[in-house]
Amino acid sequence: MAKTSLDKSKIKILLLEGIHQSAVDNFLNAGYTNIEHLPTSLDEATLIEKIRDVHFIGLRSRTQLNERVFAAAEKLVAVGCFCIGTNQVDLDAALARGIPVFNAPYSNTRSVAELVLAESIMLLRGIPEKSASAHQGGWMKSAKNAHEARGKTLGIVGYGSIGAQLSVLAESLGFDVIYYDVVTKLGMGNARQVGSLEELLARADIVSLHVPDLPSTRWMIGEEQIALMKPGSILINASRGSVVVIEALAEALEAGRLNGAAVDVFPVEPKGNNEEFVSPLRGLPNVILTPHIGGSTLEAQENIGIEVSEKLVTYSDNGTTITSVNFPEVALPAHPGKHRLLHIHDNVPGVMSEINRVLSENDINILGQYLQTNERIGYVVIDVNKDYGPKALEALSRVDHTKRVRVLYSESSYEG
Ligand SMILES: NC(=O)C1=CN([C@@H]2O[C@H](COP(=O)(O)OP(=O)(O)OC[C@H]3O[C@@H](n4cnc5c(N)ncnc54)[C@H](O)[C@@H]3O)[C@@H](O)[C@H]2O)C=CC1
Ligand SMILES: O=C(O)C(=O)COP(=O)(O)O
Repeated sequence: MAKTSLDKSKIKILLLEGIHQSAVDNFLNAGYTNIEHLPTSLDEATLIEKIRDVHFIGLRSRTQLNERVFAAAEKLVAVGCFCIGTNQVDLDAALARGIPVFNAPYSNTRSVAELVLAESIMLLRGIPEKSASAHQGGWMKSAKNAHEARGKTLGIVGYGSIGAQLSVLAESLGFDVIYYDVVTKLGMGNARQVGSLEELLARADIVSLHVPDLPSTRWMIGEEQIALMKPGSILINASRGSVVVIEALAEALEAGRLNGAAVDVFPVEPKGNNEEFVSPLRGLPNVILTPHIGGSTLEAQENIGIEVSEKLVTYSDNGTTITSVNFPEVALPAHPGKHRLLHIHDNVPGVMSEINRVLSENDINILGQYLQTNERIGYVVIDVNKDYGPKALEALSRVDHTKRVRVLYSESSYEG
């Protein structure tokens, strides 16, 4: 075995933000025992210190993995976002270092859709205000501004995994569903796509946002867009805090232009449960404010823990990158009895021939070779007939445009 190989017990895994125990169990079952499991995110300075000797990091929506953190993460092999959104990770910085990033694209979608549906009904009935009043000893028995969901129009912005699931649940309750998406999509049930955001805003009684954080979605709902919404309508945002200009929403609610709102995500969110939540929406009637818990159900978190830890284990053991959000996707068979080499490089001509030259000069025979590229990097997995030793490995690391070389042995041990 080459000197550079690392025993699984030496592979350090850092899990932040209270990732579900199912992930820890999965890592342990796969032989990875060096796990630090923390309940919160870390501030940048602490994270930079901690990440220096970490091989795999797991996080949720709060931890910011920016260029400065990646620059310190010399040993980092892969990132697991135990959530859907990956906007908290600088994907380019990861790619530049040959680090794949994984997420859980489906496991919490149902939880978000259920919450939005429940909030829709609560807001149509003015429940937040009536409940708050009753807690203070009040009695707001009235049908004023209270409506059934049946026959109301729900407008979904972003008809992806969550939007489409919400559409099905909402129709079963009697909502008419329309949606706007930049991609043409087949509607579920009787839901109909509309041609523009403006049309959706003008027609919907409830507008619910389900777009990712992208340059094109940043502040896409501001004063101008809110002005297009029907008087007395409702806005729900459980996507990202960057999608809505929160001051414009607060003004519209204060002016009575909108009848209510439910907001789960904010431009600035507290870093932990002990920090005060500050928002212009605080104290407004018929507004449901939740602390970014759209995906926070035990069911979703358990499934996410399993899903993302499996992806990290499979990448570590096998080199498979299927479903990575930034990396060329390679699905690989197991490699019993063979030595496996992973080479990540800039996608420029000539690298493959150089790799093969090094192998041939070291009398190493190739048993299987799998190459995938994207615009920026090439990822090649090579099964070879024998242990190549530090000399060949060294030569491979020196091939021009190499970002990273890893070795997986047939017994699944590893080189970082
Ligand atoms: N509140 C919470 O706890 C949670 C929030 N989320 C957020 O919800 C977002 C959506 O999740 P999924 O439905 O799973 O994502 P998805 O990627 O399946 O769907 C997003 C949809 O938005 C569309 N889209 C993109 N740009 C658009 C634009 N400018 N205008 C209209 N449509 C546009 C896409 O074409 C796609 O159909 C996530 O990216 C995440 O930020 C996700 C889970 C939990
Ligand atoms: O899945 C997502 O994108 C979410 O926003 C949920 O984030 P969380 O894991 O609850 O911090």
